[in-house]
Amino acid sequence: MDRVVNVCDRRDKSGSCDGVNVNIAAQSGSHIIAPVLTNTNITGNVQIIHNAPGCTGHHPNTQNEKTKISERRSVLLKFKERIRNEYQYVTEYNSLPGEHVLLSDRYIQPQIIQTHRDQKELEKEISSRGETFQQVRSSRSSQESISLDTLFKPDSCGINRGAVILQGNSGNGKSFTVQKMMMDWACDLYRTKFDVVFHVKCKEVSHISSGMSLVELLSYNSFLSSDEISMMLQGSPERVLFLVDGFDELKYTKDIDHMSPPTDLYQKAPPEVTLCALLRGRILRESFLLVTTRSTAIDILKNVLKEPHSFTEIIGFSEKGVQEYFKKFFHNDILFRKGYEYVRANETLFTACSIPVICWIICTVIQERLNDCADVTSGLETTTSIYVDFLCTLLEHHSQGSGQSVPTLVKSLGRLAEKGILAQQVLFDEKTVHEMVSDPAGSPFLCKFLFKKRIHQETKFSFMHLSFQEFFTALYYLLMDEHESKKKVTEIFSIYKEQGTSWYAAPHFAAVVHFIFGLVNKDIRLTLQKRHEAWGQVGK
Ligand SMILES: Nc1ncnc2c1ncn2[C@@H]1O[C@H](COP(=O)(O)OP(=O)(O)OP(=O)(O)O)[C@@H](O)[C@H]1O
Repeated sequence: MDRVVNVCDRRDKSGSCDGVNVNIAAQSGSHIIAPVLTNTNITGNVQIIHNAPGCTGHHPNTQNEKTKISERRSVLLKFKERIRNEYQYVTEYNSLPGEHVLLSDRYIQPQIIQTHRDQKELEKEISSRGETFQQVRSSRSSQESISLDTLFKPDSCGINRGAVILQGNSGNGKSFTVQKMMMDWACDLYRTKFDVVFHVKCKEVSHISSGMSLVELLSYNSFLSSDEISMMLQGSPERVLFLVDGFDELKYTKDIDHMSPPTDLYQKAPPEVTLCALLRGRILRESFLLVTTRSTAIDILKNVLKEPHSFTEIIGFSEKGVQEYFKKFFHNDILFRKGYEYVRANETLFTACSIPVICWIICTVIQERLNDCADVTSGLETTTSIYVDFLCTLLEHHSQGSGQSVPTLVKSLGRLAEKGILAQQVLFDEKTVHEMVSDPAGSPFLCKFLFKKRIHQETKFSFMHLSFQEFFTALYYLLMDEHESKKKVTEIFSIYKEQGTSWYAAPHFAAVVHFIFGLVNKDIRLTLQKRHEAWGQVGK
């Protein structure tokens, strides 16, 4: 309830007021301190309204207001400085304790597009390599690729979208993009649009077990107290941006829809419910949201996120982006040329380089080899070893642990991959995928697509690229016992013989055979065995 205090300057004997009569009103939860009025010439009724949010009669020049503004400003400055200190560095997967790299020494602008692909376009992109792949990519992104500072510009109809989805496959750079945006804001790059930007990691939210208000959630693992967060949110909500990273990692269940959501900044609820209240616009409706997700959670997110929202997709690096990445990474023109030319000449690796995490793996491996004065170009085995490194990196750093063992997961993905190779198919229907893979949404290797089919939507899955489908098929054969494995490979040779083609004339199968040869390499087998004890059986 609001409180009103009457301050009378002069009272008559009966105790009633005449002369100056001051009303001070404050909203519930705030304090009223009566001002000392001395030597005033005020006549009639003077009403002083406490400057609480939502109150009318707001007078920006009161001392109280000025103090608040300056407190808020200093909290903001402190926050920005802390963000700059922390976000300027990246810890890499192989960083030793205390080792960091500057974000500016790694970050390359990825391609971000605003349209959904149709089925034909997608099939073409997934199955092409080398020059053809680059052509397909550049024809898509040339007119559309957008930069980070334009994500919230009004669309062509002038509609301001309060929320933006940033979809992307695992390792394509969603978290990196969020880190860059936080850093840009802390360096005052979004000054004209946003006063405050908050970073919410869904993975962290999923690990909180107690109920939390939005203010508490934002202060969790940040450098600010709930009071400081609250102070920053007292300004204009339309100048606040939330970067919500990894929606796919949020423990979202249907029950959340049936729980009553918090309606203000301070009401506690299970953390997922509080976050969804923000996403749905139940709290701070006017604020802006950027939500990143893998494609596997897109159908849930589109129903949770407030409208109107827009869709964008991060599709990794362009050809030029890959080149820039190599240049930045090596810092040395000779090393850059050696590394880049090697990758450029390998169609499979060059195609895979559009995935930023693959660029990092390749450059790290090449640098190690160059440092050891080893041959960078030991062909086949290097291509397979990069794919093995990619597999291990995603399993170790980008996997939510769906509860199944690594061999079980790899086998199920391998069976699916093989089915597609035999049928020359890169898109899989939902039913097949659910029959073969126990938790497709939890696997970082699968992508999900929604297509319009007449009056319905159709869901399909794929591997990130055909080359990963081929790689998983090869792994599948090597995970079988020797007898089974030989039988499988002989069967496939005979299928191709029946069709009057030799295996090397069938490109999908040829790539599978290349990966098999690569995987039986002793060093690669040892790598797999070392990194995952459970993988001891690979390539026996
Ligand atoms: N824009 C970029 N510039 C340079 N390197 C990048 C960029 N984006 C990603 N990377 C590299 O790829 C790695 C993986 O990126 P990131 O963690 O952002 O992927 P993600 O899309 O968030 O994956 P996931 O969905 O599995 O969480 C980074 O650690 C970094 O090495």
